[in-house]
Amino acid sequence: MSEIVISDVWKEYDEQIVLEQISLTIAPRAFVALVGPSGCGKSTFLRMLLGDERPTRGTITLDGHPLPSEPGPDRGVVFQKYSVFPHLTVLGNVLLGLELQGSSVRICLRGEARRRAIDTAREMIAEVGLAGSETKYPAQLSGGMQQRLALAQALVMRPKVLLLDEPFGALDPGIRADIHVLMRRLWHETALTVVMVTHDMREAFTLANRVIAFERPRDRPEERERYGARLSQDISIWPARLAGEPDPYSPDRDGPILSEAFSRDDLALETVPGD
Ligand SMILES: Nc1ncnc2c1ncn2[C@@H]1O[C@H](COP(=O)(O)OP(=O)(O)OP(=O)(O)O)[C@@H](O)[C@H]1O
Repeated sequence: MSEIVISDVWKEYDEQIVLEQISLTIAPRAFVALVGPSGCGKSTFLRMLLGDERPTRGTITLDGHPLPSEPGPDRGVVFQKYSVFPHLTVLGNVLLGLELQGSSVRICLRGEARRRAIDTAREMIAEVGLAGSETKYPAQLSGGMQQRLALAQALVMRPKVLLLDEPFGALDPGIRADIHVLMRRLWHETALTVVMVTHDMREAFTLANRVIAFERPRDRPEERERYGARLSQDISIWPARLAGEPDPYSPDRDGPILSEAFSRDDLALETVPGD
């Protein structure tokens, strides 16, 4: 279970209202894509789900409990950049969370506990397709590999909720398509609720099962400080895309939508007889 309930949440910075009246229930194992114009508060919203920011008004609960005011292991996060530690190897990056979690007194795990943590980290590294790169440093990896590493680092802690802030925005299209395949598999195979901020509508509709848009209803320059963004669209993907169930309408790679959405017979209807 990992239901997130957001009730009448507002976020203000000094005089500026960034978000207002946000009420939303995110079901366990949902994959929500959050879209909207630049500056409308998407990252701020994500940071509130992470516990990095507090709502000015309203409440956010996770499984019926108020969200802790600090980020915790139940919520993993991947940003577009700077999610991994440049001075640690791939294995060191994935191991770090496990070491910190398992050692409230000592800095490092030792003996059997450390061996178990290394095995867990290696499994996670293989899961995201980085087996063989354990001793490399982030600077020796491509952008796509670094984001796979960031996913492994977040997922090794077995979070209930994965928060993604434009995680694939800097990747070129081929690499992005590959990592979409990975992301979809992780969502299907892991008991995760995902909330992803993206500017890419195609990415939103390819990966998510619900697309939510924030927009400022009043956006004249003199109104911007006094009115925040609200939830303006809430679209459930049809036919329903459910975690753990095959999705016949969604290509495994981000191929042309037409080739997946219509069969050859449908397309044949479009051709002129005798052509
Ligand atoms: N810590 C902060 N202090 C003051 N203002 C902030 C802070 N964080 C964000 N803001 C303001 O909140 C507004 C929303 O910012 P946010 O980064 O959440 O938007 P966004 O929708 O994610 O934008 P983008 O799509 O460009 O990344 C902006 O006007 C920003 O300047």
